[in-house]
Amino acid sequence: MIKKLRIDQFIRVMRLIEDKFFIYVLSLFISTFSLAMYEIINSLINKELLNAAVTQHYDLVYKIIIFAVITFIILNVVFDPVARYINRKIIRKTIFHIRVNVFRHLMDYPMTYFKANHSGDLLSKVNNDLNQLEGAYGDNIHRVISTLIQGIGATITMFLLDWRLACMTIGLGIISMVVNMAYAKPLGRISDKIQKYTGTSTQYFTDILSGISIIKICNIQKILTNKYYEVNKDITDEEMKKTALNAQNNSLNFLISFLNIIGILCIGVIMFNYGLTDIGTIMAIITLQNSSNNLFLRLGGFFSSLQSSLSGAVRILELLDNKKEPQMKSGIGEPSIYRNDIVAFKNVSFRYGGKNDTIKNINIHARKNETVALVGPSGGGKSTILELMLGFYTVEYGDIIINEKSIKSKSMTELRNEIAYVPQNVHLFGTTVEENIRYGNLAAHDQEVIRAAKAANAHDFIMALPKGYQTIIEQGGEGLSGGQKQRIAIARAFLKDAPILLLDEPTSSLDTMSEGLIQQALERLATERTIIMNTHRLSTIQKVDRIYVINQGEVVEAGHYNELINQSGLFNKLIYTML
Ligand SMILES: Nc1ncnc2c1ncn2[C@@H]1O[C@H](COP(=O)(O)OP(=O)(O)OP(=O)(O)O)[C@@H](O)[C@H]1O
Repeated sequence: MIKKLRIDQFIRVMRLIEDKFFIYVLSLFISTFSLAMYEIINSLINKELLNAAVTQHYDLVYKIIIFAVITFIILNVVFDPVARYINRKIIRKTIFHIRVNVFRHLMDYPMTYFKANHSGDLLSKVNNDLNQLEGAYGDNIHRVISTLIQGIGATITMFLLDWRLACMTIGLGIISMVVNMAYAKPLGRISDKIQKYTGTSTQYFTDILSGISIIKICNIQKILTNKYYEVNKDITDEEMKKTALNAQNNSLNFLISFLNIIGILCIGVIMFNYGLTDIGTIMAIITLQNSSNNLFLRLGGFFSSLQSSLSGAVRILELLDNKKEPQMKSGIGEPSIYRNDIVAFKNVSFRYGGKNDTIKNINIHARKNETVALVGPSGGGKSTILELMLGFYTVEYGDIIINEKSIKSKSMTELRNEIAYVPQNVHLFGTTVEENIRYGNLAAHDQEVIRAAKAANAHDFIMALPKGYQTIIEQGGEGLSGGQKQRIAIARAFLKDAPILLLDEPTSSLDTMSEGLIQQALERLATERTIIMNTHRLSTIQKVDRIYVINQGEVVEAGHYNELINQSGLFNKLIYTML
C-alpha cells in the first residue's frame, strides 16, 4: 500500500542529501528554469517573426533573435547540462550513502526483526525502495518543479500577451483537471494492488531460490509454479486495467487539448478580424498553451508519482528508524558478581510474544571448563536457551550469568566477545576459506588460522580445495559437505578463543567419519572452555559433566549420565531414540 508522505517525512528525505542540499536545489532550479525560459523565448520569437512577416517591419526582429539566441546558449547549452550533471552526481552520492547506511543499520537490528521479516521483503525494501528514492530525487521531483515553473511562466506570459485567450486556455485546463481527478483514485487503487502483488511475486521467487532442494525433493515444482503463475497473472490483469484507464484518460486529455487549440485559433481569428489581437500573439499562445495546461493536466499525476516514489523513501526511513538491538547494560544486574559460575540461568522465564512462556523458570549452570548438554524432545526450548545467552532476545524474568556477571550488565560486544557459537545450520560467506575462518578473530595471523583449521580437522580437506585457503566459497557454503562446513565453523570458533562455546547440534545429520572428526575437534576445544551444547548424540552425552533434560520449556531432570540412566524419567525414555 502506498503510504502518504507527511511533510516532516518529506523534509527528512530531503535532509538525507545533507550538506549538498543547497547545491541540489540550485541545480534543480537552474535546470527547470532553463527549460521554462526555452519555451517562453521560443513563443516570443514566433510572435515577433510572424508579426514582422505580416507588417514587413524587421528592425526589431534581428535584435530580438540575437538576444534570444544568446539567452538560449547561456541557459540551455551551458547552464542546463552543467546543472543536470551536478544534480545527478549529488543524487548518486546520496543514494550511495543511504545504501551503506541502511546496510549498517540492518546489522544492528535485533534478531526478532529478521525472524519476523521475510528475506525477500527485506531485499525488495532495500533495492526497490532505493531505486524509487533515486527516481524521486531525480526525474520525479524534476518533472514536478519543471511543470510548475514552465506552467506558471507560460500562464503569466499568456496573460501578458492576451488575457482573453489566456482565460479560455485556463478554463479548458480546469475542465481537464476535473477529468483527471476522476481517474486518479481508481488508478491509485490499481497501483497499490500492483505493488502488493509484485511484493508477493518477489517473495515466491526468493523462497524458490533459497529452498530449491526441498522443492525438488517434495516434487512441488508444479504447485509453486502455479502459485507464481497466479500472482503474476494478477499483476498482468491489474496492469491491463491500468492501461485501459490510462488510454481513456489520455484520449480525453487529447480531445480537450485539441479543442483548446481549435478554440484559440477560431476566437483568435475573430479577434484579429476586429483588430483586437495580432497573428503573432495567437501563435505564441498556441505554443504556450501546452505548458500552461500541464499545470492542470499533468502536475497532479507527476505529484502523485513523486509521492508514490517517496513511499519507498518512507520505508527506507522506517528502516533507519527501526530499533537497534538493545544493548543490555540496563544496570539491573550491575553489581551481581557470581563466583564460580561461568554460565548460569537464574529463574529465567521467556516468551516470544504469545501468551505462554517458551522457557519457564529455568535454572541451569556450568562452571569453568565444564561441558553441559541440553537434551530433550523437539520444540522443548533448547535452541532458545542458547539464543538467550547470545543476547538475541532480552531476558525479562530472572537473570543469566555469563562469565560470572549478569548479562544485563554487559554490552552486546562484550557479551559476544566471550562466546563462540557453532549453529546447527552453518552459514559460510561468499569469500575465501581463510576469511571465513578469520571472522572468528580478524587480528589472527595466517599461522593461527591454519592452526585453528588443523585443530578443527579441516586443514586437510581445505588443502585439497583448488586454491587451498584462498578458495572462494560459494555463498551459503554450496559445494562443501555438511561436515566440511561444520569443521570450518569449528575452526572459526577455535580462532575466536572465547571462554564459552555454544554448540547447537554440532554433529546432527553427519556420517560416522565426519562425526568422529568433529568429535575430536570438539574435545580439543573443550579442554580450556566451558561448553554448552544441544545434542542428540549418545556418545557425546555419555562424556559430558552434566545433562539437563528440557521438556516444554522446563528443566525436568538434571545430572550426570550415570545418575539419569538409573532414574525412570524422561531421559530414560529418550535414550532409546538416541544414536
Ligand atoms: N522466533 C520464534 N518465534 C516464536 N516462537 C518460536 C521462535 N523460535 C522458536 N519458537 C518456538 O519456541 C519453542 C522452542 O523452540 P526451540 O527451537 O528452542 O526448541 P528446541 O528444543 O531447540 O527444538 P529442536 O530440538 O527441534 O531444535 C517451539 O515451540 C518453537 O515453535
